[in-house]
Amino acid sequence: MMSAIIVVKDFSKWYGDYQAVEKVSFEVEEGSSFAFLGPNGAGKSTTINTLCTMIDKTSGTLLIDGKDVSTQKNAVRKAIGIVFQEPTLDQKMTVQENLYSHCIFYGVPRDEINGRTDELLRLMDLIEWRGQFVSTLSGGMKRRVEIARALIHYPKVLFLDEPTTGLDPQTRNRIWEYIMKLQKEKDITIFLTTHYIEEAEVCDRVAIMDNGKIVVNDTPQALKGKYTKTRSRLRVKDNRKAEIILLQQEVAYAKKNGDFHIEVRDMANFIELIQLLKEDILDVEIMKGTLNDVFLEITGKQIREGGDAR
Ligand SMILES: Nc1ncnc2c1ncn2[C@@H]1O[C@H](COP(=O)(O)OP(=O)(O)OP(=O)(O)O)[C@@H](O)[C@H]1O
Repeated sequence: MMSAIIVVKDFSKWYGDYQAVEKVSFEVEEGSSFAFLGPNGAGKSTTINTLCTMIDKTSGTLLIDGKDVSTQKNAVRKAIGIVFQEPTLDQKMTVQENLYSHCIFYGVPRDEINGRTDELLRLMDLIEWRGQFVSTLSGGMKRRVEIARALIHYPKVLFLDEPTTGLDPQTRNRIWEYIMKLQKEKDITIFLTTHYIEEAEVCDRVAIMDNGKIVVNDTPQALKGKYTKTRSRLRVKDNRKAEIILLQQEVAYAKKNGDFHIEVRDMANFIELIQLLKEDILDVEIMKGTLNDVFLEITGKQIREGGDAR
């Protein structure tokens, strides 16, 4: 049976007389990956910072692993690992020393420190670099050290706040592979914010926040089904003949650069249309809606709009 490891109910946050989060409710299933998206200023950081016990709620209930983030801060902190956008490693220490100091901070039993360090450095492909000073590592490796460090006290939930921002696409892909491996192997719950839609695409659920409220919360597939259209571009030999068939079939179309653009509402009808046109067809393209389209439809903004500092 799946159960909710994060429970947020009627959460509101005011900064003075400005309401940043308005009665937000959602749950995250244990062992799942949850992408938390929204335009700048939507209230994402406020929600994450409250869940991570760094700021206090104004009202509502926020629980992690059954513990209240306001009244059981220490228990919540033990249950979570955090990787923020801003690097927080000690550059003047080695990889291993960074993990060690985290173990001490979290009270990991001394006889378990070496075993856990080895396990996580192996998982993140960092074992040969254990004695290296962090300052000498590449951006992608530093990020992997941060992830390993965030997991050393065996948290149940890992918060990743834009974990790949600032990294090149190849490194981003690798980090993402590690995150997915982690989720599988350690059955950890991943709570992710990102400006890269392809990272949200592979999560179990996607919630989109806008103006302090959660507007949608569903699987990527369901969101695409509900908020996007499938379109097709057709190129035919005889435009006149095609136009007659499209009219007979009552299919609305637009013509652009000699191509017909239509919306595919029903696949069976579309295939029927293609069969009617088949002698004349030169090219067919089917364009599925993307999560980007969902984001744009819901928020009116591009996900990367101003979100990427570089
Ligand atoms: N300490 C604060 N005092 C006053 N207003 C704040 C404070 N922190 C955030 N806000 C405001 O609350 C709103 C939500 O901010 P928040 O940082 O949670 O948004 P966000 O979705 O994380 O945006 P971003 O993607 O830019 O980080 C914004 O309008 C912001 O200006």
